[in-house]
Amino acid sequence: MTRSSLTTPPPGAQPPPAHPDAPSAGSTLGSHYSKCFGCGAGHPTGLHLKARTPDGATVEAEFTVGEAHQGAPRLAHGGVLATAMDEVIGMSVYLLHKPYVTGRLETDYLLPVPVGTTLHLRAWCTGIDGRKAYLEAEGRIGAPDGPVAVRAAALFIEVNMEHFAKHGDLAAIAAEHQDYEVNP
Ligand SMILES: CCCCCCCCCCCCCCCC(=O)SCCNC(=O)CCNC(=O)[C@H](O)C(C)(C)COP(=O)(O)OP(=O)(O)OC[C@H]1O[C@@H](n2cnc3c(N)ncnc32)[C@H](O)[C@@H]1OP(=O)(O)O
Repeated sequence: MTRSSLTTPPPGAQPPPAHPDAPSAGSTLGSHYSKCFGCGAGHPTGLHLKARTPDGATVEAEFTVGEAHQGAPRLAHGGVLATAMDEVIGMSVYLLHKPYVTGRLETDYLLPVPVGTTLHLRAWCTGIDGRKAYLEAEGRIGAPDGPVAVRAAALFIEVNMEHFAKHGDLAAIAAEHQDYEVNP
């Protein structure tokens, strides 16, 4: 992965130990919001990613490139692929059991991805430094050990729930997230 210093954990930053309330190994992870473009089942044209964690530390999901995702004819749009990477990384910070938002997302496109391809996505945390979470993801063609088509490195920033109240609609999240303390 070609990544900048901004998405490289500083010396000493380690992946965190599993949060006691985070989804355990083998769990599926629910959508964080039904209208989310990446994971919301209620989004009419979204990516509808469904994630799981095999080990409590990484997250996996599949994304099949469809007609609606084209850039060049019969090939996936790079921005759609970046969205899939952002989403699977966003699902992996779910394991930290704190709200985070994307601060920076870097993407390497290694292979073209034709319509009809299923990308096997995987994301993991490489280190935490204060409010900053350093994360990586990859998308492999056709199988979990298939050729890597897309790689991403990201910096996510921890926010509090006020972020969503001030700038968005916290009530809409809270209505779907009884497992998360809105006013801790
Ligand atoms: C389990 C329960 C779940 C509950 C459920 C909740 C809902 C969970 C929804 C999740 C959804 C996910 C979906 C997919 C992920 C999105 O797509 S999130 C949407 C896209 N992202 C955004 O909208 C974020 C927009 N940006 C912002 O709001 C603000 O810039 C931020 C990121 C909150 C940072 O602002 P701030 O809090 O004022 O912090 P600030 O002091 O500026 O920065 C803190 C540190 O980070 C660094 N930093 C900030 N931005 C950057 C950057 N772009 N590059 C490099 N460094 C940066 C700063 O330099 C600073 O570093 P230090 O000085 O501490 O060393």
